[in-house]
Amino acid sequence: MILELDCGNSFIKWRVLDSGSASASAEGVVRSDLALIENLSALPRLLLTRCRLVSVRALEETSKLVDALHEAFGVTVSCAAPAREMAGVRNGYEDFERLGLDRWLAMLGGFKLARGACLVLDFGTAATADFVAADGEHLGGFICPGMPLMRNQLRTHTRKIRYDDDAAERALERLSPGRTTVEAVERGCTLMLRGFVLTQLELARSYWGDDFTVFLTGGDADLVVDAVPQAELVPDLVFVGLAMACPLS
Ligand SMILES: Nc1ncnc2c1ncn2[C@@H]1O[C@H](COP(=O)(O)OP(=O)(O)OP(=O)(O)O)[C@@H](O)[C@H]1O
Ligand SMILES: CC(C)(CO)[C@@H](O)C(=O)NCCC(=O)O
Ligand SMILES: [K+]
Repeated sequence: MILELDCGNSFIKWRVLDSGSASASAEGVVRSDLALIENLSALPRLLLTRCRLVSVRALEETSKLVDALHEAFGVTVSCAAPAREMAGVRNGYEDFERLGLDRWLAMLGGFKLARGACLVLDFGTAATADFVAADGEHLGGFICPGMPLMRNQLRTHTRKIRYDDDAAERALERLSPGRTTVEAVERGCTLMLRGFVLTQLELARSYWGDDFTVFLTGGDADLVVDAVPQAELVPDLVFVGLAMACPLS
């Protein structure tokens, strides 16, 4: 069994693949290393042979997790590393090592699935857009605050914006102008994300006409999916790229 991990800034997404199979036999989202080890330990008949991981966290933090996994399950962990070029995609950053590895892997996955130009949009702690041309050239991208950051900035920097998660979820059943604080904030931030998406689509069209594929991924992709009917929602896009960057021979 193979353990795959996507360590973002707020959450660790994990899944276990049976060796030789591409589908997950178990998966989850956790906030901490400890919760990850606990959730995995609770799985019946877990026999990990290998582990591959992508992290946008600090090196020391990632090493700690790698050590903890080795300690708990005796498993060797291979970590996705930056590259100038891979699977036909050329990293467009001036300093290729500075490009977030989650973005890089999502692009690798997107380019493979699209077999052509693609726009990759990821909605996590940050919202990101990346442009990959038909010849594999990464043109660069954009980074904005994602839903959790927008919402929390408002909560932190105002005195009268306070509400709980249940109210937030209910507020998003519609997107008409809010008549309560929670509706006004949740719908406003959702519209910011949608505006971001529409701007990226315009830019992609100016480069490639209609000849490109749009991918949506990340925990908050659901918030914008209605705004882009032509997009493909691929929640595991980073994992698609992870398998390409860390093949387990
Ligand atoms: N099961 C879940 N557990 C936690 N968050 C979830 C879940 N499903 C959707 N989400 C949403 O996903 C968002 C987090 O996105 P995601 O997990 O893609 O990225 P992240 O780890 O926070 O950040 P990064 O962009 O660094 O990867 C949260 O805003 C949350 O609303
Ligand atoms: C932008 C995030 C936070 C998105 O998860 C991540 O890809 C990251 O930390 N990137 C490093 C900075 C950059 O990509 O330019
Ligand atoms: K992410």
